[in-house]
Amino acid sequence: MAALKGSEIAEHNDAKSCWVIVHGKAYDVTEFLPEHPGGQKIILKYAGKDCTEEFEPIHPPDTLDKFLDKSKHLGPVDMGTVEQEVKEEDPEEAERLERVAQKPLLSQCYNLHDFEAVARRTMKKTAWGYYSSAADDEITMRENHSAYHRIWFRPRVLVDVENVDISTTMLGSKSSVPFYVTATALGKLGDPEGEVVLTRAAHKHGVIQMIPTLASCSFDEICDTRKGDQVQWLQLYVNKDRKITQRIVQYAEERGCKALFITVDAPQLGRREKDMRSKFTDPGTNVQEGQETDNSQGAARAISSFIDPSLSWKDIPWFQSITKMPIIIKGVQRVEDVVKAVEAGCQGVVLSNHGGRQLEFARSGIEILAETMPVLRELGLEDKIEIYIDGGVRRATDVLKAICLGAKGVGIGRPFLYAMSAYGQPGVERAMQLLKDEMEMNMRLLGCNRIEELNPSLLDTRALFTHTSTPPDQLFGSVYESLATPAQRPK
Ligand SMILES: Cc1cc2c(cc1C)[n+](S(=O)(=O)[O-])c1c(=O)[nH]c(=O)nc-1n2C[C@H](O)[C@H](O)[C@H](O)COP(=O)(O)O
Repeated sequence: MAALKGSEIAEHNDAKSCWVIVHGKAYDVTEFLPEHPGGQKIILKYAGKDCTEEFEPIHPPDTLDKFLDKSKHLGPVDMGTVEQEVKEEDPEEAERLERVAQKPLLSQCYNLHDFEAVARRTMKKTAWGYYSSAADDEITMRENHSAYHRIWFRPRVLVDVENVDISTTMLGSKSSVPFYVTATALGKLGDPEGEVVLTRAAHKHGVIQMIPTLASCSFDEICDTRKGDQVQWLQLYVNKDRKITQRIVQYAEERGCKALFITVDAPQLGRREKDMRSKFTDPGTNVQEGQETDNSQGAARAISSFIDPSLSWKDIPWFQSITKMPIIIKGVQRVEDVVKAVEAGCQGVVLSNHGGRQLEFARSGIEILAETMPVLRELGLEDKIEIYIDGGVRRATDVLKAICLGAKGVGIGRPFLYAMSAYGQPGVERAMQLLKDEMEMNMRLLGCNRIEELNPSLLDTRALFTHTSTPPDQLFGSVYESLATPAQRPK
């Protein structure tokens, strides 16, 4: 088949006939337009053109093979005949590239916050917007971190701590550390290779990786990158079409995933305004003239319309009927639901508010953990289920506090994304090493040799439940002008 010319593609440039180019091949997406989860506008912006750059971070490479009928695959394009978009000089992008060139050496990053600082200055606006954003005023996202600062240690002394072992097991799998790489979508927004960067770093450090449903890489790419007995779990957003969900779950088990984490705190993805603000707004639209602007679709909203809001406890037996993998409910936020998970026969829960990206003013994972464990002990259920938490973990002391309170392990999201976005695989590896070094030192200073010794007596949690130090309401504070300020006083 002779390659198509750019001019032929360019003729199909509207909703009546819409062809696009992805990775040097042409596709007729006319009939697909109304089904696109991200809306029609974003595709029509590239009608008749090459959309690879926009397509790449949001869609796994096998998306078109999987979801676009073969009859719409038009074949190769002679890219020499495709008129390249003349990119006007984008001063913002030029400045960003300047900051990338001047970023600190990786060896100058001493903690996870350092990676965030570099990522914030060097990432593309849309990528930073998507990774860093959280719901509404982002109070819960900040509470996730500040809640740890309401817990103090009660270390033991005169304990022989020459030998310290920070390894553990999670869901029956060995792990070199009691933390794991949690599921975070769209890895290629941060690094052109995407989630496989996390896979390789996780292998190097013996850290378990949770593979996100909404990965930029295909599921097979991530599994194929796994080495030796490296452990991977699957994070699942349940599709309204249960046949698709069944296929995903059973294939994941076939590919060697060791556990299924069903995400339940996102029946609808939260309102993440940084993500929405940084998204594509079609320059041609003008809200003033009443034209609707399509930036209601942050990346999150655009990729999540398939998620089934009707999911409920009554679906758990069905999952148990289609897989042998342990089932963990991710996004549990009250002890009553932990007890329900035990009664439903689940092997674990993740106490999580999705990194503050969902319900604003949901409590932090660590506070829910402190509420949960005493109740499980009272009911004699503490050995019936493994408890994980995530959100706001930025230091090994956060991990140790969670383990002392009874968590089996701790999920870490943004820090590894920022390390990857700023420095690629070496960045993620350094982030993991820094955490390991902090873990070992703090275990020694706590007077403990092994993870199993960590227990609630090593903590003072009296302040944990008192929210006197709610994170500052920065947005409100930055715009609110009280009547006390002269400008506001009635004349
Ligand atoms: C930062 C981040 C988190 C996401 C995430 C994407 C990003 C960029 N995405 S999201 O697009 O739908 O929101 C997922 C996801 O795919 N599935 C999921 O279960 N949790 C998702 N989470 C939540 C994540 O699994 C952890 O709960 C959260 O990241 C923990 O907080 P920290 O980032 O502070 O570690």
